[in-house]
Amino acid sequence: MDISVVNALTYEEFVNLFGNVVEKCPIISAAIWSHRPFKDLADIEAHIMGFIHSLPDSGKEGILRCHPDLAGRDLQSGTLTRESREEQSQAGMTTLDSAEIQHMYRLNSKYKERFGFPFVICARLNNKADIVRQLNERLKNDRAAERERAIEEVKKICSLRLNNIVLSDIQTKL
Ligand SMILES: NC(=O)NC1NC(=O)NC1=O
Repeated sequence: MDISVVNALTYEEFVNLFGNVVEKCPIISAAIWSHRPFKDLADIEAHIMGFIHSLPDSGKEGILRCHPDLAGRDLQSGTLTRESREEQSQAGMTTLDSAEIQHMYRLNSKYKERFGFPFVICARLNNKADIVRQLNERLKNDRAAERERAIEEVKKICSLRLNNIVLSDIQTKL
């Protein structure tokens, strides 16, 4: 990708292209657009991470709350974003049997009850067994540690989505 192409985008085009690198949080790409010109993709990523880090705890938790549950209602009803659907599919969440869906539902509910935000993990970097194991493990954290842990996962998801855009989407969307 030529970064000059990205730097020449209007904010509408920029938000259209990068708006979902953090799930359902286009405000982040809308905010960082004003930092153009970007040096490269890593620079865009650094601005996104900087924005997230500048948020108060309530803002970070708000970002987490924009994420759909793994194997949750949005997946079952076909209302996931394209990115999330691909990620959940890669982690095996789209081929669970009904007992496994129930198990995920119970774990997700327990997690949300404890922390007040949904369990978030980079699905592309974890398989079904990893996800269940980490959900059980992370339930033992305190809220502050878990908030930071979950934001680390958001960053991984964001980084992979950014790379994906550069590799495949930029040609078709521009
Ligand atoms: N809850 C949760 O982790 N959701 C997600 N993870 C991921 O990689 N994509 C998602 O939508």
